[in-house]
Amino acid sequence: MELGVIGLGRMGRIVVDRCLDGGHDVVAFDIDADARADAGDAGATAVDSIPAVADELGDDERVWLMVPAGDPVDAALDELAPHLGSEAVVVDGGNSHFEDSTRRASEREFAYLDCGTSGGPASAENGFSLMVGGPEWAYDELAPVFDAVATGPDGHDRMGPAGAGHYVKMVHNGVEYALMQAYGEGFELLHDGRYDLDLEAVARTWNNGAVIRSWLLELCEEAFREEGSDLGDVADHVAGGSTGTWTVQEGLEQEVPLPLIYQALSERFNSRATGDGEGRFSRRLANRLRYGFGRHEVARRDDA
Ligand SMILES: NC(=O)C1=CN([C@@H]2O[C@H](COP(=O)(O)OP(=O)(O)OC[C@H]3O[C@@H](n4cnc5c(N)ncnc54)[C@H](O)[C@@H]3O)[C@@H](O)[C@H]2O)C=CC1
Ligand SMILES: O=C(CO)[C@H](O)[C@H](O)COP(=O)(O)O
Repeated sequence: MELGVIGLGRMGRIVVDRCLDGGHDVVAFDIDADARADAGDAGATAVDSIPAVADELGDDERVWLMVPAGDPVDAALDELAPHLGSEAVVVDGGNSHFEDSTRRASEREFAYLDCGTSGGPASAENGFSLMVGGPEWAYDELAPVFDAVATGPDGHDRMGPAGAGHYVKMVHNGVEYALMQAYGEGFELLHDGRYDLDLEAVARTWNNGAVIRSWLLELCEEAFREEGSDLGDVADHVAGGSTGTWTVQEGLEQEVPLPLIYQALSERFNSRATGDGEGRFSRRLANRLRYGFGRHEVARRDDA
């Protein structure tokens, strides 16, 4: 299959590489010229505008957007739409709000798939988990691409109609916040508690057979190995928050109590309001974990 990929940052570039590895042809564009050149070196056909992506594709117009959520998605769609036929399929693999996705799907002539993408840049080698919403025929049509970008056929599924993919990803992120908070609190007690513990050894032991083993816990182990048991100069400043905010808003709307997710989100907000960089260990671990899975910048004490 031939796929256009728009947005060649941390995530989009992995879409490109995994599609090329899977035997697909890729037409690639980013507003950043270096990113375009790198994708060209990797084997994609790099073009210098969004219309050129559509023009370069054959009759089967399949495009994957991996740009920041919000206005950049609408801007890319506005540029792309006049160059696509009604049989085209566009995938938005970013963290868009599900209501933006349902709006976009209804505004466009072509098929629109909202695709929640989990795994982050650290999943380049093994592939992502993909949660897709939109028309079934379009999902089936893109299945070979999803097979390549995900861990394989079991790493993607259609969650339901337009919006369902990004809805499921929003809730996934809420769970992610709460899990990070739970690990953070446990390690904070171990760090501040009665024994002088090697937290990398604790995490490694837990990751081998314990009830609470997980990938996030493997990332805790990695963080302690790379930063030390006291997390070195990692600051108590936790960035991000949009998807967790949406999850809490949706919980209020649906009258589903989400105290853990709300508390985890509040910890992030507090870390920014009060953080002097020296504060709570749980927040410092959450800050470092965001680098582990998402390659998000780590706030260090000097710049907290
Ligand atoms: N980093 C992560 O762990 C994850 C990120 N996501 C989502 O994936 C999307 C992309 O994230 P990242 O790759 O991490 O961001 P990034 O900042 O690394 O890359 C975004 C790329 O889009 C390009 N871009 C921006 N506007 C553009 C436009 N109009 N046309 C073409 N290119 C444009 C930028 O130049 C940049 O190269 C976001 O929605 C993000 O929330 C989803 C899952 C995990
Ligand atoms: O979707 C993701 C992981 O699943 C991204 O890494 C996202 O940025 C995480 O959310 P936040 O930036 O609010 O921590």
